[in-house]
Amino acid sequence: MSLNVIDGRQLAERLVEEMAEEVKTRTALGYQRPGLAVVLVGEDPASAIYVRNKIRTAEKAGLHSVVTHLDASCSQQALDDIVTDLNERDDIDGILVQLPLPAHLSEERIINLITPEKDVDGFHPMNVGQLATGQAYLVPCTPLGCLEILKREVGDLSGKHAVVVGRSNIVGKPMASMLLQANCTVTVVHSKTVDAVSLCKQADILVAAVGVPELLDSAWVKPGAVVLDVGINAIEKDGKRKLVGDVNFADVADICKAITPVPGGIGPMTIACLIKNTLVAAKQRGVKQPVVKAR
Ligand SMILES: NC(=O)C1=CN([C@@H]2O[C@H](COP(=O)(O)OP(=O)(O)OC[C@H]3O[C@@H](n4cnc5c(N)ncnc54)[C@H](OP(=O)(O)O)[C@@H]3O)[C@@H](O)[C@H]2O)C=CC1
Ligand SMILES: Nc1nc(=O)c2c([nH]1)NC[C@@H]1CN(c3ccc(C(=O)N[C@@H](CCC(=O)O)C(=O)O)cc3)C=[N+]21
Ligand SMILES: [Mg+2]
Repeated sequence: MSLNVIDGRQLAERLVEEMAEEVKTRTALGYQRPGLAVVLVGEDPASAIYVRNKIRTAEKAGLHSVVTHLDASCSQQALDDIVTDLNERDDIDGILVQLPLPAHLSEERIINLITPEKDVDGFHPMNVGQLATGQAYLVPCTPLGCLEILKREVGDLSGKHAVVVGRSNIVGKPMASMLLQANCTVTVVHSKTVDAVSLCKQADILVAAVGVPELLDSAWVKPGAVVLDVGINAIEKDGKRKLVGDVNFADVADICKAITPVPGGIGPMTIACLIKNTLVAAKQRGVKQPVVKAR
């Protein structure tokens, strides 16, 4: 079978270019430039890299961006105050608080505090509920990036058996919701699942979001399946730091129809979808507040 390695980096770049055009058109019409705020707490190096990538991509798309960097020891009140201020700011359409937060801060509290209108992560229970009931507004970026790839690789998803490995609130659960909405038959596999391998082996579409380096090998994959590898795991190999997914790429590549690599697969698509969500939020808010351009 001829292998199709899905180039998430290239696809993401194309999407960002398209969105940059859209931003240009909107600002020319006198709408405010879409604004994205990213809040980073602490010094986790991986988080710092992701935040830098997000801001760089936002700027490529012509967005206005604001980064707030708080000390790892900051109080819940200080973080709450930042989010409350961003909720109220007219120039900000999207708010993302980088997770995980230091242990003394409540993620749940912050997720609930971000106004659902500006919740570009799609983590607020209001947006989760809207996705679950088929009224999606802002949905989580990683599964949205996966769906974008599937639309291109598979086309009509109706009747396909999709197996999602992982049930986190940020990837697995919303992914299952979106696939169900797209008329897939969905199986969700997690750490308590009995015989995960044989369930995965039945998948036409297999999404791995586990956080275990190279857990899924060829025994887990049906010949001809489309495999999306969400995992981002830093490992040591031959004394060097290396990123690998949740799928053993070399082993699975021979039998699947298409696969996303790590890096260069779902990661860049996640960031492109963050920009997309910021545009969705800006349009929703912009209806109410177009800025009249001075002549
Ligand atoms: N590319 C991107 O943009 C993003 C990548 N990621 C990456 O994706 C991966 C998953 O992230 P996230 O969802 O946050 O992870 P979590 O740790 O929150 O969730 C992992 C899930 O996998 C399940 N699981 C763990 N071990 C097994 C196993 N052996 N067999 C079956 N299921 C198992 C867990 O089950 P249980 O619920 O029973 O504990 C849980 O539901 C990570 O590598 C992360 O770095 C995450 C977000 C974005
Ligand atoms: N509020 C919040 N929203 C998130 O969406 C969120 C988060 N917190 N916390 C962490 C996870 C992880 N995540 C990634 C995004 C892009 C890449 C990415 O671009 N990866 C590159 C490689 C980057 C590298 O070299 O390290 C790639 O796969 O090609 C990875 C991971 C978003 N997350
Ligand atoms: Mg998690």
